[in-house]
Amino acid sequence: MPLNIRGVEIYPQQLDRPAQEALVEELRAVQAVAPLFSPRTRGGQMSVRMTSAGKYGWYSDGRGYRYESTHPGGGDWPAIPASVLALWHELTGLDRAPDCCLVNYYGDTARMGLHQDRDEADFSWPVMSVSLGDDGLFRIGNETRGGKTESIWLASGDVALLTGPSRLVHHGIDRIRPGSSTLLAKGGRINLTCRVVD
Ligand SMILES: O=C(O)CCC(=O)C(=O)O
Ligand SMILES: [Fe+2]
Repeated sequence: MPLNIRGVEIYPQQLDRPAQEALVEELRAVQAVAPLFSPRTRGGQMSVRMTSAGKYGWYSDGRGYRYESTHPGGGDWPAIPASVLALWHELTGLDRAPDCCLVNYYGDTARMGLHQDRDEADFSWPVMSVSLGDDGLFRIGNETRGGKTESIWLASGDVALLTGPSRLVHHGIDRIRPGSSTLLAKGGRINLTCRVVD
């Protein structure tokens, strides 16, 4: 049974250490094809670096947020790792695969402000988020801006599902806890976010 925090389903330690290590290897292959980049937003440079796998990649620049079918350096996005697809089908119970697996990399001082995931066409599909590496302080708010929030430390191997009424809740990462995990040789935190886009 997952934890339920403001409708977000949290599966603590869904991936054991060997599964996390195998996934990090798969992500190394993704980054070799599609290197991390630092997106710009209207508010400035993001502190999180990112890339994507799948049919689309999430992208942002001075023109706003959107999905793109190619990497900013040119070329298709690599395929979503098989283990991530298997986890998606297992936890969501869906036959439909996600169109995008966003790969977020948080260095020691990176954060992500409160936001909704709403660049997709149909919000009835869930969003699946996988944490790897250092702990991240995940803040969960409401569908509307403002109001009460609750925070939970997400550890390496934890998976969160934004599903049903929690699909559009505001959420963000206030900070990570540098040095809290030995999974990533260079430290930091990786978060994978899988979404159906079309
Ligand atoms: O890093 C996280 O756990 C959340 C990432 C996120 O919310 C996003 O990429 O939209
Ligand atoms: Fe998000």
